[in-house]
Amino acid sequence: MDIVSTQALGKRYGSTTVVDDLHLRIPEGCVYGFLGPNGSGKSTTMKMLLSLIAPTSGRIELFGRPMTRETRRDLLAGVGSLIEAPPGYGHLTGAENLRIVQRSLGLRNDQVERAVRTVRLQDQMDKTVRHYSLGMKQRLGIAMALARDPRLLVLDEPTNGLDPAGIEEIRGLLRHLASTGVTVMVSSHLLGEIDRIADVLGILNGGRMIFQGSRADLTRSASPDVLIDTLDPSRVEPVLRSDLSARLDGHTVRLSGIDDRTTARVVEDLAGAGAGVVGVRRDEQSLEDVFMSLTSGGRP
Ligand SMILES: Nc1ncnc2c1ncn2[C@@H]1O[C@H](COP(=O)(O)OP(=O)(O)OP(=O)(O)O)[C@@H](O)[C@H]1O
Repeated sequence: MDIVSTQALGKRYGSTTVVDDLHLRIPEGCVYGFLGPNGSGKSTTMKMLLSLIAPTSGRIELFGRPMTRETRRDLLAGVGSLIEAPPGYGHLTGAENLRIVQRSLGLRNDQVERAVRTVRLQDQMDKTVRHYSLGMKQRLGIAMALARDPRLLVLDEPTNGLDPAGIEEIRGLLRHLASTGVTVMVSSHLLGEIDRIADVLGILNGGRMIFQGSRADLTRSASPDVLIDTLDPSRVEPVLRSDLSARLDGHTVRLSGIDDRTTARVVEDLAGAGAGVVGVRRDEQSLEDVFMSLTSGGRP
């Protein structure tokens, strides 16, 4: 079952569309990595899922039930979130902050204690939050979101501003939560921060979903450059047609965005012109390259 699904979800501010025709699918029990550059609409989408702002169009289902004015309260009781990071009053201790959350949600002591242990803050509870490191503040925020034992956790950029050790700690925590059956939706503008822990990736650009699927699907969806190695580059120039995106780099011709059939034709033309084709290959592309090319306007 999908824990979250949206149909044609959209948000406009005046004449500006910031989220457009979004069909989000988050399967139960997965870590869903919600990616996109700054300003692509990730926070706006998450706030709509949490009913913090109203969609302009479209529908949202949580836990297989439509979100309406009547069902909203009930559905959101199953969701923990960390949106405006990091939360908490600086002049209070961690324990005092959690007590406020506990009282407002009517939680039991054991629920709060378990959340604190999960984020490994049990030894920092008497410290004033002002004196927490950023990573500790983020973990306190996650503990606040976890204390209600949510089925779904929505975290907006929880690794923002953390050092590599802090990022790794949050990653480990999210992996652990997923292994206990919590579905986690986590946003980031950096693919490298979450791609290895995410089972499903959703990539937003300019308010539109430009990719949704597994990491392997993402690699497959890219069409890397074709590289053709030649013996005689002086014979290459006359053969390359202007409608091809081609560049000569030493003895190697680099062609972007071409399919196998066109590759075969270019190789034949080069061979016919006496360029001495000695190698044809697709360039190795890292997932980061794919993400960058998808989100920098160079949609394949
Ligand atoms: N209340 C608002 N009124 C007008 N425009 C808004 C409002 N809130 C957000 N926007 C615009 O909507 C776009 C998407 O913003 P959003 O915060 O959802 O992006 P994001 O992907 O979460 O980026 P970031 O990582 O920088 O938070 C931005 O261009 C932003 O300026």
